[in-house]
Amino acid sequence: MTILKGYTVLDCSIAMAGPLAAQRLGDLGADVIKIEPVNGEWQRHTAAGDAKGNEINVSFLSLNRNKRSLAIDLKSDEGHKIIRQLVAKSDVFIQNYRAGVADRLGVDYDTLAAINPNLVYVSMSGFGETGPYVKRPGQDLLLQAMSGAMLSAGRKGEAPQAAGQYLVDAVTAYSAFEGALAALLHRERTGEGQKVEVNMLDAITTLQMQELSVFTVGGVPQTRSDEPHAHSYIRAPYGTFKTRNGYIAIAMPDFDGLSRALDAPALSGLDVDQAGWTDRDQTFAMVREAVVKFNTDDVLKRLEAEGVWSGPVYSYADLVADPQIAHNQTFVEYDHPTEGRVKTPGFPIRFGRTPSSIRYGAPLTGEHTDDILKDLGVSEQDIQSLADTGVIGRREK
Ligand SMILES: CC(C)(COP(=O)(O)OP(=O)(O)OC[C@H]1O[C@@H](n2cnc3c(N)ncnc32)[C@H](O)[C@@H]1OP(=O)(O)O)[C@@H](O)C(=O)NCCC(=O)NCCSC(=O)C(=O)O
Repeated sequence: MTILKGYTVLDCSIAMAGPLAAQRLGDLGADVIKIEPVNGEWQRHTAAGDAKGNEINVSFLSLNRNKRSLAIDLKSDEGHKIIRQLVAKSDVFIQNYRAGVADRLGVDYDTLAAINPNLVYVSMSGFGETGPYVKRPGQDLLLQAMSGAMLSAGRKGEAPQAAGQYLVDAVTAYSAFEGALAALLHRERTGEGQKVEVNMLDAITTLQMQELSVFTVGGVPQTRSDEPHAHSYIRAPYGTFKTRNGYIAIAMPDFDGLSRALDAPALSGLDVDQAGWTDRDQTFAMVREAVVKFNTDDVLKRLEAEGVWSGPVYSYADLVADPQIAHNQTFVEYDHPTEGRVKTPGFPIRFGRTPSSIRYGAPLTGEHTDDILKDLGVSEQDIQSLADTGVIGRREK
């Protein structure tokens, strides 16, 4: 038994933030119906890293498992009628359209709540549904840049750089997932549905809870150092260091442990505040000079033996091969009808009684249009005529 078995989610979202939130609900067992334009959702046509699959690109594949696809033109009257029927029997609706689009398509909260007042309606935007930036596109890189996150990493004098992941999309997805679940819990208790709003700017801002509070409470501005990832609010030598054959990460300023592990007497007895804050660039230089004399494996063993918080800097290949990842079963593998054997990151929460499940992989455009319409009582003949007039897309059998 999965937690959300029996719940229906209508996922009208595009790209990453919305689809990932809906996928999480699907992983918990909900029947997620992906409502996409007749020619397929945006992400089907644009893939991270140009990662092409056979019929489904890897980006789409990784964000849309456990969903059924209904390809439908929401701008048509017939299409809209079908959506209204689906809304009447659904629990959650998710959209992350650009401002104004939900109104244009007639799937705004007021319209859908009039059909189903118990609906949990999750609306995701870039900056908020109102306010000065309402018309701007909500895009990960732009939000990483604007949120101050970029200036918390990298060296003084270097151009700001984004994280190597769609961090803002991901944290916005998790906020939407949390919001949907909390609203469902409220609905279980009271019977009330409601609108749940999430935006990318607030999601990435609140992700930086500690870092921003250093500024807003402590009054300490962001200051970049000569070392990468040397946040002004974390004591040296928190960062990455070159070894003879690679890189390692060191987290805490345990100078006696570092001194013993690195055969570096100069580090012994240093004051954590003086060396960690005041003399931070000098401290980094000392640790850098010491670490580079060792091979990665050797220095990590030495640091571990001294209890210094340290670890390897992995590539994705290293990560995927890691024994703890294998032990945790972090990735899921399954056979996909068109893509073959698929391995992607799974669902990260383990429930003692109600495990998540991967029931099927990402659908082809319109793969389940017929099934979903038949469930609504639409006849074969009407389905054919909707297809002939371009209102729906179906998978060619
Ligand atoms: C990502 C966006 C910038 C993309 O903007 P757009 O290209 O304008 O896409 P939109 O989805 O908003 O809408 C495009 C048009 O498709 C139409 N549309 C959409 N679905 C349908 C269906 N089923 N039928 C008919 N028409 C449809 C819709 O009415 C719009 O047309 P018209 O009515 O004629 O206008 C924006 O959606 C956005 O800011 N979203 C909120 C923030 C967010 O979640 N961003 C995702 C980040 S992920 C990411 O990719 C990243 O960060 O990188």
